[in-house]
Amino acid sequence: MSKKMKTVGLVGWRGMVGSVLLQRMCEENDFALIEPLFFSTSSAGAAAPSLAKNETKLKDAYDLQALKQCEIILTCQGGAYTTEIFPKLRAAGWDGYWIDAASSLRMEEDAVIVLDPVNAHVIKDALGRGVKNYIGGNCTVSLMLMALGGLFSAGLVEWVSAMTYQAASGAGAQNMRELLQQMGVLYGAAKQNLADPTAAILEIDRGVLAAMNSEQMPVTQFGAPLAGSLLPWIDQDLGQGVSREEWKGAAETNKILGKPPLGVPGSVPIDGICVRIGAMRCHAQALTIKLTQDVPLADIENIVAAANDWVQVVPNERVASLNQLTPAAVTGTLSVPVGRLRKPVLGDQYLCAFTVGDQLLWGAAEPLRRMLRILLATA
Ligand SMILES: NC(=O)C1=CN([C@@H]2O[C@H](COP(=O)(O)OP(=O)(O)OC[C@H]3O[C@@H](n4cnc5c(N)ncnc54)[C@H](OP(=O)(O)O)[C@@H]3O)[C@@H](O)[C@H]2O)C=CC1
Ligand SMILES: N[C@@H](CC(=O)OP(=O)(O)O)C(=O)O
Repeated sequence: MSKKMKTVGLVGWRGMVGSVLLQRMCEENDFALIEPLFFSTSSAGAAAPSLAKNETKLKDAYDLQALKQCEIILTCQGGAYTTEIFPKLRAAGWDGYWIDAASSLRMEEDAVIVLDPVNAHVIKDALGRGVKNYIGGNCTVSLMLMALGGLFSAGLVEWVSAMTYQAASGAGAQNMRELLQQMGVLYGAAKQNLADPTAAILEIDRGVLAAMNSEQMPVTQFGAPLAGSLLPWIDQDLGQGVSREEWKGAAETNKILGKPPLGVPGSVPIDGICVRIGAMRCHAQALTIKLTQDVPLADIENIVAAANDWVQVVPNERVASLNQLTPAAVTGTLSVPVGRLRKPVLGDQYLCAFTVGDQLLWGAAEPLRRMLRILLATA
């Protein structure tokens, strides 16, 4: 007898992360395995997307009774929604599986941060213990672990310094639009002089800088110019000079790996400066790693490359780096290239690396989609 399909509530499917999720679910034929219920915070009663099966109208994402019909809820709606609805739903007796992109529940004791190519053992153990909350990790952390998971699982990482270059998409769809508008303003300021090959470059530069700092420059989303510049602070100020994005590095990495929290023996210290740059949707990071022992570079490359199906070691050469290790090359793909691998002058027990990844795929949607598949296969 065939198994009844699980009812899966999809919330936040219309947003940027949700759209990437739906695209991936279609590519992997996930809808053939579920009975989807589409929810909305704004348009309950309107037509659901064509992927809907029996229920073709959008359900109200604030309707606890409707949500309680789902055995699994997968939300990309954001932290405010999770904070409001999740406790009410649990208090109302809902016992289903909650899969979430937002950070709100990540550090809760009864929640697991999911990144199964790296922590399948942690997920399996949690399922065995009856854990019901499975939360996607921070994009930068997930991408770092997809890239260097091999070194962590081989016990080769003593500490990591992670200096990030984070794309506009991490701040949201409106921010991607604003970045492009800012680029347009800068181009507009230079356009006339650019058409004249004899125009003085410092004249062009003066015009661009004046536009960048003028009222013409749209900064509502970012609060400052990003195009032609960068923003060395991401997320809230936690005090003592640390941003929340930087705090997540050690907090989430250790939790994902099933290690104790920072400061407790057995944890791995990770820290760095998180910076927003003018890329659209690929995060990059420059890593300095203190190894637990001196391992030859060729062995390191093999360990890194063997960790999962998506990591790719890029030869530490100029042409390969420029062709394969950039947001332009990686955007829209699941591949996570790691390059610039070399031993720095600090000593042979240190390693430099540079990695790039699409922050909407492995950084957000893909770990959630795969967690859904794990639940469908096991729960
Ligand atoms: N952006 C990122 O890189 C990452 C985000 N996350 C998490 O995912 C959450 C969602 O992020 P993101 O997808 O960027 O958020 P979006 O702002 O793109 O979408 C969130 C919701 O806004 C509503 N919405 C209102 N107007 C529109 C519109 N014009 N187009 C589409 N949706 C609209 C939709 O809800 P409705 O259909 O109910 O109206 C949608 O589900 C974040 O809050 C964060 O917690 C996690 C990792 C990375
Ligand atoms: N904060 C990340 C994106 C994000 O949504 O992170 P988190 O899921 O940890 O809130 C960025 O700005 O690039």
